[in-house]
Amino acid sequence: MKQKSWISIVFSFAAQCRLKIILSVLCAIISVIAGLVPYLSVYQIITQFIGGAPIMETVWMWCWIGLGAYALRFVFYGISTTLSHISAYTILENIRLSLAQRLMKAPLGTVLGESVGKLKNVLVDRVETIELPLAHMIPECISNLLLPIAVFIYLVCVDWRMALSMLITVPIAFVAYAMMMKNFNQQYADYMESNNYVNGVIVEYVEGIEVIKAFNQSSTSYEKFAHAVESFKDYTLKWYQSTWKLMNFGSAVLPSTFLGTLPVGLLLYYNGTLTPQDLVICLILSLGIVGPLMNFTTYVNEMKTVEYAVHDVDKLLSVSELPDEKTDVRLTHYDIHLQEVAFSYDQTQENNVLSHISLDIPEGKFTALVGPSGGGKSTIARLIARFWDVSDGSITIGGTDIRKIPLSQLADTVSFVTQDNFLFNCSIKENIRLGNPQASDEEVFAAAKAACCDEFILNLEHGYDTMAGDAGNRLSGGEKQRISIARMILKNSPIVILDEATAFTDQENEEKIQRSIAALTKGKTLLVIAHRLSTIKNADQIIVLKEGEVQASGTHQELLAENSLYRDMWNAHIGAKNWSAGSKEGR
Ligand SMILES: Nc1ncnc2c1ncn2[C@@H]1O[C@H](COP(=O)(O)OP(=O)(O)OP(=O)(O)O)[C@@H](O)[C@H]1O
Repeated sequence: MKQKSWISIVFSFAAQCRLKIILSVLCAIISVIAGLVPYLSVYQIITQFIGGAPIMETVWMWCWIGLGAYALRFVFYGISTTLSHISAYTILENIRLSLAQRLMKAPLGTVLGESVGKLKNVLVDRVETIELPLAHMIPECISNLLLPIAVFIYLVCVDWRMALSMLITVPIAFVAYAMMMKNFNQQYADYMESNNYVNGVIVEYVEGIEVIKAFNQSSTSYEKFAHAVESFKDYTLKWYQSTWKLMNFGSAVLPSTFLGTLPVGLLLYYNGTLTPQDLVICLILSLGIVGPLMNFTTYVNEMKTVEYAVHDVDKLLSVSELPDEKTDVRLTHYDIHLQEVAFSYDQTQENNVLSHISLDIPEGKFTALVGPSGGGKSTIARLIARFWDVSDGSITIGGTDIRKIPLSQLADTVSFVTQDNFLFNCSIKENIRLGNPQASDEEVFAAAKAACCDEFILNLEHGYDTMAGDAGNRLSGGEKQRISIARMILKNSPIVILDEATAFTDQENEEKIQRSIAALTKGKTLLVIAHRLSTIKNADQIIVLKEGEVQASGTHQELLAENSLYRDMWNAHIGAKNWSAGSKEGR
């Protein structure tokens, strides 16, 4: 598929500010024209003096016209850049909103699969790099390009030979720049790759600092860090060294318009074919375009920065969406049924992590999923919550395929608590209230009590009003899990999935939470994934999963009698529990 041009991508976000962009460009053009008027004034004043009998009123008039136009140039330039900055920020806002919306509509698994560093890099840093060049490119690029063109046209009107002589340096500089830019695209791509690599290593170094210290890997990790930074420096220096001669040559030659206009002008003057005032104005104007020409060349690099950033944004915006339904369906039952479900994370059949899974999770009953690590338990839970769609087969809730249930309705229907418990940086009370934004304070406190977190929250400095960010570092994994369970209790949805939701909780609290959960989920469809088999032995149904296939199902007693895998897992669990109790007693 042909890649969209970055300009068309940027302008697709500029719908609301098209008028501002047009006005910004118009103001830039007026500013350029106003910028030429002082040259015209100088020309008229020189003409007056060279003529021998200057009329002072005319001289003053041109002085005022020149000054007025000079002031106008800055006023219109100011309006133009203000409008272009507003437009650039509007474009940035639209890009960020579209990215956030796309992330909400993309399969959750795909979003979670991206590294936080990469997402932050695109949403914050890459988008930010677009603003400054965009805000300046719209008016300045146009005026810096238009000014030399306007000067050229003006000079053609004054004397076409002088106009051509002004351009004498352009082909020489062009050849130098063309040689320098020969491999620019590839070199810029390599530069970005090298830049991304060094960013990745830095983020990894900072994020992994705990592990680095714990495993005494500081020197090895530091070496990797230092190597990445050094190789980035080497790469940029090498690139710079390969281009600086041509770049400096081009930058020295391009603005030297005098090289053409001075000898040609003097020659024409001595030949008597150029008046002295025309000579002066041609020399002044040819100097006047030096700055804009130089500015224009710097935009080539900035345009590349924007191009790369825009394509990074576009890549994230092209992540496929989960198909969503618009109208809520009427669900009268909440039993879950998996029919011949197959799933692969990379969409290839040979890497299926689940194959031919058919199982019933009855409404109002407690079902547990157990089995060796990597067997696919969490994958099943995530598929029921529709983090991804199944590769084959179907999942139904109350007889309705979950792909036919709008994602927001599914989110209301299913409470999913995992061991990764994210707390937002608001008060603990508000973190719990996320489960049900309409809940009263009393309901929040009751949910916290049921999840056994009331006691430790009250011990925090500001109790329920403690900011989770401040408390986050002081809360243990188990405490954070209990806050998530309080959220789930408050949400009160008909289907509850707990994926190792109490894994970090100590035994005493776990038993209390289990009792609460059992009481609060009475009549709900409850699916629990747990390694501590003692927590699920009272389940109405236990499903044993191994290597993506259902091995057996039944009650605890039935499985103990009939399934050797479950029996072995149970014996190992009891052994570990006794060992742990014994070692505690022995202390
Ligand atoms: N995001 C992912 N991308 C690719 N493969 C994955 C992903 N998540 C899990 N897997 C793979 O899918 C398989 C099943 O993983 P899953 O987490 O469902 O197992 P599990 O039974 O829940 O394991 P555990 O008890 O250790 O949590 C494993 O081989 C795992 O490596």
